[in-house]
Amino acid sequence: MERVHPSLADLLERAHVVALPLNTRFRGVTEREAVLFAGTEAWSEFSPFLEYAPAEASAWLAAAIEYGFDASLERLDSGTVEVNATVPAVTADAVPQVLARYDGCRVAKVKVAERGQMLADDLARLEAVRDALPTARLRIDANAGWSVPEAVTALRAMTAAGFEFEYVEQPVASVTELAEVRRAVPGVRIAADESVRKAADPLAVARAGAADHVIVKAQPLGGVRRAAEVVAASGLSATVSSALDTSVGIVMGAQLAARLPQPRYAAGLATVSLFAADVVREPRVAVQGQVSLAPAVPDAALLREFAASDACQNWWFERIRACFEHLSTLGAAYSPE
Ligand SMILES: O=C(O)CCC(=O)c1ccccc1C(=O)O
Ligand SMILES: [Mg+2]
Repeated sequence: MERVHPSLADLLERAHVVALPLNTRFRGVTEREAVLFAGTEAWSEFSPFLEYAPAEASAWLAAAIEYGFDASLERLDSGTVEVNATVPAVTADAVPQVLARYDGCRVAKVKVAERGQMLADDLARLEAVRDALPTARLRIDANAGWSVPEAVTALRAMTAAGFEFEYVEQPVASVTELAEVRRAVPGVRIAADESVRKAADPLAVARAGAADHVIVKAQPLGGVRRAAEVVAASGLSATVSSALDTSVGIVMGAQLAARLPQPRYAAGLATVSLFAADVVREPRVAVQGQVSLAPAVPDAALLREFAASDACQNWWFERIRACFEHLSTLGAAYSPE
């Protein structure tokens, strides 16, 4: 089939660059920049983190092109998917107010191993989550913040404190280290996130038997189809997550989640609750623990209100250009079958 490609000029003409305030510091930032494309098929989002070079960010552009412009991609326009509450590495006393923003979530993912914090901070945060949601299932995400010995010590301490996790997301950085942690703490399921979405080969971690579970995100994996293919080829159970997306990116993720086989793991798609503003009138936050699959259509007044500065827009337009160039050099690699 023909490659589904808007021209670069078309993309830039349809692009809206926004800078949205967060209500909780996340990944070290308090403002999130994103590009929304008014695609021919759907609104789509391009929001790679600022530090990513074109080689990495271009997969995120491929995802935005697929979702916005590919008429052969199936999109459900109703229904919901279950989501998890995401608890950033806040102090324990702030946990109740963070959790209060997630309506009806029965699964909580808690960030741990934040730089500058201690194991005691993680344990206190977990206790606070358990106090607030005694029946919730728990996961933790270390974002590769531990060494192997630190991970083993922390996981043993958490187990001793009575915590059981659905899985532990990216406790350490490399595939080899994940395998070591997995061997050292049998009974604790290990999930790969960065080892899937930032790896040259997203399946290497599964092939190495270094994880029990994979985290997949539509943008970094080059789109909904490709991310679903990664899950199928991994042979592992999977959770769909996001990257602090606006409601537009969240719906793209929800479409991926809805494609995965049952039983499904609650998706990391409730993070719009961490935003103080969004591009749609009814932000896709969790409602009774679910997020809607209905198309997310930005509001023109909100796009204007939160439009990024001219300098910031120019920076993103240059970035789109660089990523578009990069995709062109890859040829058909990102085009649909
Ligand atoms: O999975 C979730 O609950 C929310 C998304 C999330 O944690 C995240 C958001 C931005 C960047 C990285 C991550 C991550 O999963 O590591
Ligand atoms: Mg993660």
